[in-house]
Amino acid sequence: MITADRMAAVDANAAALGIPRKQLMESSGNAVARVVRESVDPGDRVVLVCGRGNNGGDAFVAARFLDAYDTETVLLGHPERIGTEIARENWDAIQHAELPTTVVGDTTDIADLDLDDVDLIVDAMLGTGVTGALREPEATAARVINESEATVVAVDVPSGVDADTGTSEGVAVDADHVVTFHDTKPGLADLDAAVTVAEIGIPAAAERFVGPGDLPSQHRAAASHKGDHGEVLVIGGGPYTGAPALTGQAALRAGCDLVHIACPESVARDVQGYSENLIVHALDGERFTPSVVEGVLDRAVEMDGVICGPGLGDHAETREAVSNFLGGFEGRAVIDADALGVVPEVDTDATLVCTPHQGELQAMGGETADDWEQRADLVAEFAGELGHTLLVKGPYDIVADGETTRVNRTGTPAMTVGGTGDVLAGVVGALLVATEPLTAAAAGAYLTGRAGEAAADARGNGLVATDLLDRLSEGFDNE
Ligand SMILES: NC(=O)C1=CN([C@@H]2O[C@H](COP(=O)(O)OP(=O)(O)OC[C@H]3O[C@@H](n4cnc5c(N)ncnc54)[C@H](O)[C@@H]3O)[C@@H](O)[C@H]2O)[C@@H](O)CC1
Ligand SMILES: [K+]
Repeated sequence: MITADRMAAVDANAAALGIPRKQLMESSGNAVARVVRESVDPGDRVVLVCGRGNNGGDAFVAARFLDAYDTETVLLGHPERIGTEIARENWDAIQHAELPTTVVGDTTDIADLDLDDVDLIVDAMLGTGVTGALREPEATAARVINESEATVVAVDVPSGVDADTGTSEGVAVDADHVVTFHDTKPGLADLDAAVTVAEIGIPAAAERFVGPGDLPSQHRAAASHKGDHGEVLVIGGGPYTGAPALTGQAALRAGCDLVHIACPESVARDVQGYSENLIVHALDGERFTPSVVEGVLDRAVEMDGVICGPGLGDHAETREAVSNFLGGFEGRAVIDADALGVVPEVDTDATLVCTPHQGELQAMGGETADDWEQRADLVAEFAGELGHTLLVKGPYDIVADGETTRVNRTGTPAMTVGGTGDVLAGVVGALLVATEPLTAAAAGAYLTGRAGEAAADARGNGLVATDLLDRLSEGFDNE
């Protein structure tokens, strides 16, 4: 079962793997034609009623696979208004091939469509791109289709039906058979129609490996205000100063509006000195201790998210402070470095994304394996036991929440240099503001790896963590 949003992500990931959408459309059209051939006899009359999106594009392809039938491809609306390049190319192809086509411009023409002696209608008006009730001329076309005696085969989803919910806000096509692609859609479960799920050549890798389709949209409303895109708090520093500064800057580079750093006063000036973009709050003492937790909690509840761990060190008092903090915190947090060891023992209502490397994972009580597929299974199981999302770093990063597992392949061995983990924690923290934990972790690993690859192109094995900061935006380019 796959939702429309996830399908779009998988489709983008397939394109990044070198399987362009036009190729998928060819397979989709072929699959539709196969069901048509199974349903009616050669020579029978088949009318394909097509919209101007990719759902229609699938049917333009199908028409080419139906030479043995008396076909007519009906386009609703003007060819100039075909909305996608690949649908347009397939429309042009059937024109050049001189297959029978009809363009119906308005509602009257559609009402006049003679479907009396038609044996099968392919409904390719709208698929997953539908929003709201069918507009004209599609609404009238749906009524005409529903009045016909012909067998109706719907492409992907009956037009007018929401693929995620199965509901329709107005008239919808009443299909006898639905040919849907790659995986079934939640909205098809309760329909009174046969459903065929057609493989269209999307490899499992497009689902399993993180790709550009998993990245959050970069669109922002023009009327956005400061803080709309996230305000996060980094709890870190003490024995180390650079780590929380790297994390905070990475969160900013990943799109966060405001980043606060709560760090011991002994290092506050140093941390501020790294970047004027950070808002630094000094905590009493030389390390994070239970006595300052209440104040930090008060600040944390005002934030969209927290990143806890970078540079905190592993003093017993600091561990106790982390434990107290997590015990009282109910929001979303990324947990990294020395804070990780506290997670298995703590009782918390917070939603956590833990970012251990394999050694830290084992220290938490998890298991690892050399083979990445085996490792993925072990991490998934441990995430389920823990009740939190895990991002286990390695040549293949494993992201799991116990239900879903994703694997990230971006990155380079040059990233073994210190500080890259702090960058990753910041990126995931920024994404966690607006995205679900699993997606934030997956996309964060992908983006940080891409930044590392770009930095290594320029610096080779001499790359340092700060190089990644400058490259983070490059990962958002959906190549
Ligand atoms: N990976 C994928 O997602 C694949 C998708 N494919 C096909 O692509 C389809 C999705 O294509 P698109 O995203 O182009 O979307 P659709 O073709 O479903 O619909 C987009 C068009 O519908 C119009 N529209 C939206 N709501 C409307 C309404 N209420 N009344 C009238 N018109 C309305 C839009 O203006 C746009 O022109 C899938 O359903 C499937 O058939 C396949 O080609 C293969 C792979
Ligand atoms: K359809």
